[in-house]
Parts: sequence; structure tokens; C-alpha cells
Amino acid sequence: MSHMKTFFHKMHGLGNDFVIIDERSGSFDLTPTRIASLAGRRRGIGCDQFVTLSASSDDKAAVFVRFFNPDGSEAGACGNASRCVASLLGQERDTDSLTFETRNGLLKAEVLSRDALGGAVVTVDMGCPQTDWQAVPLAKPADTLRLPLAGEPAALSMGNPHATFFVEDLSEAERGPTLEVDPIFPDRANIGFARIDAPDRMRLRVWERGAGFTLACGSGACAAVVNAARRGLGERRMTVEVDGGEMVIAWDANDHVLMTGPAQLAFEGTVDLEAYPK
Ligand SMILES: N[C@H](CCC[C@H](N)C(=O)O)C(=O)O
Repeated sequence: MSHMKTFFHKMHGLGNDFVIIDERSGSFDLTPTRIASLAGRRRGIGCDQFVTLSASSDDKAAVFVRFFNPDGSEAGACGNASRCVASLLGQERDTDSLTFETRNGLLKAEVLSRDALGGAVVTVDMGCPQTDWQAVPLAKPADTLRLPLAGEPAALSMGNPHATFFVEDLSEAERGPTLEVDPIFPDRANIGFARIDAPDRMRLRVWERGAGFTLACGSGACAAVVNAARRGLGERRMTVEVDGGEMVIAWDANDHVLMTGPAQLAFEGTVDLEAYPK
């Protein structure tokens, strides 16, 4: 009996890369173990996050999008993947304006431009940052402007937990692995290290929860710009330079965070999911 081949898209936003599988015509029983093995860079397809599309119960949303880390854990937000999904769905539906559902609610996206090589520039409204300690979440009441940790990071949720350390030297990012699992973060956290280079410009590195260092982190860039503005270190609109390139983040007057950057199709393929342990 020939096994079913499942189609996937391989995409990235500034080198933060994704496998996208469409489950709208039927789910594939993607357990955390199977997701982790598919995300593996040797025996699997390899990705920073694994993304599934399924039917949304909200008629305003084109699709329900879920994001999974290579350790199998689920994330409530994924900025770079959201731009990729918007580009993909925009092409499918021949539109530049999209609304899709995530665990963190409905996100609106606008495809600003496309090229002939599977590239696009997309703005996603990532919603409002949640800055109270229970929303991050933290394990105990704390001032999320300055957490009781060495380096006094600011913390918030963009639908996923972020702590931002403001540093002069980005080699401080080596603290990432330890901080990800600090007991103050009951759900762990994405750990950003931001160097402010100008009121409207920062350099950022992120140690991602369940994924490690990535070339870019969209929700991490959103968190870093909001945290910088909260601390009076930056303007509400900043260019964020990450290892993989640049994004523009704007925390607008309505408290929404708008993230603009590229989305790129790398390749498409098929995979026999049954070949991967579940
Ligand atoms: N790369 C993603 C972040 C993934 C977040 C995930 N590591 C988590 O557990 O929250 C982004 O572009 O926003």
C-alpha cells in the first residue's frame, strides 16, 4: 500500500525558517514527537518553527494558524511565519489583505509587494503587547519594566513570552539558554538582547524558547521595540537589525504593533509523514 505523500511549503522570513503544512482537508496526527523529528535538520525537512494551517471557526479568518517549535512545544505567536503565511494565502486567494486566526487571536496582514521569485514584503498587525506579569507570564508578581534578574530585562507577551535585555555588547546573548528556563518564567521565555544604536534603530539577537538562536525573530523584534519605548530607550517606530536582515516595527497610537518585513518561498516538496516517529 503506497503511503500518502503530504505537500509542504518551505519558507523563511529573514532566515527564520518554516515548514508549512496545510491541514484544511484533513489533519495528519502531527504529535509533538513527529513535529520535532520533521523539524530536525538531518533526518527531517528542518525548520525553526513548524506551521499548520487548518479551518478557522471564525468566518472573518481565512485560516487558523498554529506554530510549533522544533522541541515540539507550541507558540502563541510567530511574527516571521505570520508574514510567510500571509504571502502564501494572499497568492492562493489572489488578495493582498488577509485576516487569520492564531492562538493569540485574529491577526490582520497586508502584502505590500511581491517579486517574481516567491518573495514578498508584508506588514502584520501583531496585536497589542500584554505587559502585566500574569500575561507574560511570570511565576510571581513583578514590575515587568525591570525584572529581578541580573541585567534587569523588560518583559511582555506578544502572544508568547519575551524578555528583552538592553546591552552594549551582544555577546551577553550567551546567557540565553540559562535565562530561557529561569524559574521566573513558568512557560519558559524567548530571550532578546538589544543594543540601541539610535533612537530609531537597534541591533537584536534572540535566543528563542524551544528553538535556540535564530537568524530573526519577529515577535521578539516587536517585544524589543515596545520594551525599549516603555523604558524611554527608543522611539515607537524602529528599524530592527537582526542576523538575517532588517524589519521595521511600529507600536502605533492604538497600542497595536505593526511588523513589516520580507517573506520568501524557498522550495516546495512532499513528505511521507508515516516515515517519522510519532
Ligand atoms: N520565530 C518566531 C518566534 C517563535 C516563538 C517561539 N520560539 C516561542 O516559543 O514563543 C517569530 O518570528 O516571532
